[in-house]
Amino acid sequence: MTSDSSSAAISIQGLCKTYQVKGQAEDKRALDDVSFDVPAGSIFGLLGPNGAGKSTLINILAGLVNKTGGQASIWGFDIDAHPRNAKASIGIVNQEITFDPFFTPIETLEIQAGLYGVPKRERRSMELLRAVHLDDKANAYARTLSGGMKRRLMVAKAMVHAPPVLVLDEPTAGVDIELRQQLWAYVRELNQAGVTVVLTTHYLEEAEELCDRIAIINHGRLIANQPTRELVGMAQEKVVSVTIDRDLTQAPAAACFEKIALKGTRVLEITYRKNKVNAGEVLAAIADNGLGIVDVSTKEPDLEDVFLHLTRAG
Ligand SMILES: Nc1ncnc2c1ncn2[C@@H]1O[C@H](COP(=O)(O)OP(=O)(O)OP(=O)(O)O)[C@@H](O)[C@H]1O
Repeated sequence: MTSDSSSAAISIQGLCKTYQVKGQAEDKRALDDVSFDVPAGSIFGLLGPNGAGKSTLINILAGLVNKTGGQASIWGFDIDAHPRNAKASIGIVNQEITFDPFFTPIETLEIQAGLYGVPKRERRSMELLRAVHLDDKANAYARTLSGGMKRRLMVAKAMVHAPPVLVLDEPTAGVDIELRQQLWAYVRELNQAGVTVVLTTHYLEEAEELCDRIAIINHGRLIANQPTRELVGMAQEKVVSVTIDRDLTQAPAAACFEKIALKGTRVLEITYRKNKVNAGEVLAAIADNGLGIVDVSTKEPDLEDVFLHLTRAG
């Protein structure tokens, strides 16, 4: 890392991207003033629904898409001022599988290392193939590899220049569970060896299990950026729906409610933290307001609910 940089492996400030769409009067705003840092040494999750702007962000870092505003630096190198150093500091595994099917895995890695100017004596092609359990396929045509093997080869390909930062864009989409576990074990190994990992995934349990920190993007805007345990902590929030015996125009208040909303005139939707109060105390607080309880239903959220809640609100 350069001496003037902080401990951020990636630093993004006010990043914007608008695409001009042919035949449409309005530009498409894919990223809208996005700022966050990826701490060096972390496994960082970038989540968001389809079309949220994740690929756009990653493609800007990769130098494949030009941003329309803001700044980004990788390992302390500004992508505009030091594009070559920035590029050398990052390895990216894209969603699409991209390599020549007529080359063997070992040739694929050697060619990639050549493209990055890695001297022959510093190349680690066989070591990389061993790491992704493809050493026995070193000399097979890439087209004969299974889908999972191709993905693993993509990871090895992204690592040929030993970048300090590795970005995995939906690497396990369509990959079976066993293989996913293998891939994650390798990601953990790389991380333990000091590589900062950024991954986008639709599998929330996966993000929860692997990532130290999670950022959520929705409609091009950053709507969460927290340590994973804090985000999961939000799932400590439980929601209870209480139907009461009379019409209200305003929801009552009580200290034990995190949030309360009046749905229609007779249903109160109360959010409370299950580590602070229990449902009995919540119901007692309603009764204390002089209200009779007709019906009660509860719902236990998980990270998926937190995600849906945040992305729907956005
Ligand atoms: N080249 C382009 N021209 C016009 N609009 C684009 C272009 N690329 C992406 N977009 C739009 O920008 C928005 C963000 O797209 P992006 O691919 O970054 O989302 P994403 O979060 O990566 O989604 P996914 O998970 O489906 O890959 C979408 O509305 C998309 O339609």
